[in-house]
Amino acid sequence: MDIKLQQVSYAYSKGTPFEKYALFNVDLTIPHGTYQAIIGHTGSGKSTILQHFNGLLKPSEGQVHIGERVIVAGKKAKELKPVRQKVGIVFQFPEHQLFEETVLKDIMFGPMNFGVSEQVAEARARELIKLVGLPEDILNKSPFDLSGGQMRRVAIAGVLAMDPEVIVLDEPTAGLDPRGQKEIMDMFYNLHKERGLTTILVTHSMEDAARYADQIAIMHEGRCVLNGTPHEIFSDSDTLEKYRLELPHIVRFQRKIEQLMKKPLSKICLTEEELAAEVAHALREGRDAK
Ligand SMILES: Nc1ncnc2c1ncn2[C@@H]1O[C@H](COP(=O)(O)OP(=O)(O)OP(=O)(O)O)[C@@H](O)[C@H]1O
Repeated sequence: MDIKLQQVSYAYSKGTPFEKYALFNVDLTIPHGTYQAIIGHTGSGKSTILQHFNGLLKPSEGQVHIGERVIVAGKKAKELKPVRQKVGIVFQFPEHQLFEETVLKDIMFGPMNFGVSEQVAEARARELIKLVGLPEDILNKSPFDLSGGQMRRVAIAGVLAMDPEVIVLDEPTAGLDPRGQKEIMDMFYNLHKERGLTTILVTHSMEDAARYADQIAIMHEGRCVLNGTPHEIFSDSDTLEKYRLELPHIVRFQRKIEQLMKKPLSKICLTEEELAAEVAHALREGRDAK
């Protein structure tokens, strides 16, 4: 299921004295199965664009294509129900939306609300609780007796229980410790790889964008100013500087090595393995030239 934004503009409080445009003519295509990161400074329009991916917001102008469906201004909420099922959003602090008496009921709530049988919903909950790294016996506990990290995982299982084709992540690891952050990000990456789940990550973290994404879009003052592979994006230092975006740690480290070696490596490296291989190659070349 491809997602395509065509000339999307969005105004909050449109037609009132408080009208405020937050998106301007955004064009963005996310092909099925892509891991797309969206980065940008505070106020650049990331949360606003995110809510267009499942019809929570409808464009003021332009069109949003979600698979076969087209969302335009004035589309009725009822028509958007199938889209909401296919596109799951993990909001920041999703644990704030837990409300059932037990973890099991909470995970089953979404799918049952969309007509999935109790038996299938329970089977999904039992599978997903393991996938998010929690023991099965936690299903009988109250979500409110869990730690913050455990609650986050339960909430994520609840979104996955809808069996979405696309998952949208809004800074999904905010407030977790570094280990928990990595575990959750790796879990989403594995889901993307193993199940071909289209994944859209909205983040401030250049590290996560560099490490996980196939494509990175840069938002700036409501416009999508660049979209490309991590190698393309992080090679374009002029654009990054123009929008005051930092390079990921690994690229900054590469720049230091290049200064010491007094020559650039042949490409931007986004993993330690890539960097080690490039440095070894450059050293070999240097030796051969002598
Ligand atoms: N409910 C609203 N009413 C009016 N203006 C809004 C509303 N929500 C956001 N905005 C404005 O729209 C613009 C884009 O906001 P948005 O929240 O999409 O940015 P963001 O990139 O997600 O920021 P952050 O990284 O801080 O979450 C900002 O200027 C913001 O003030």
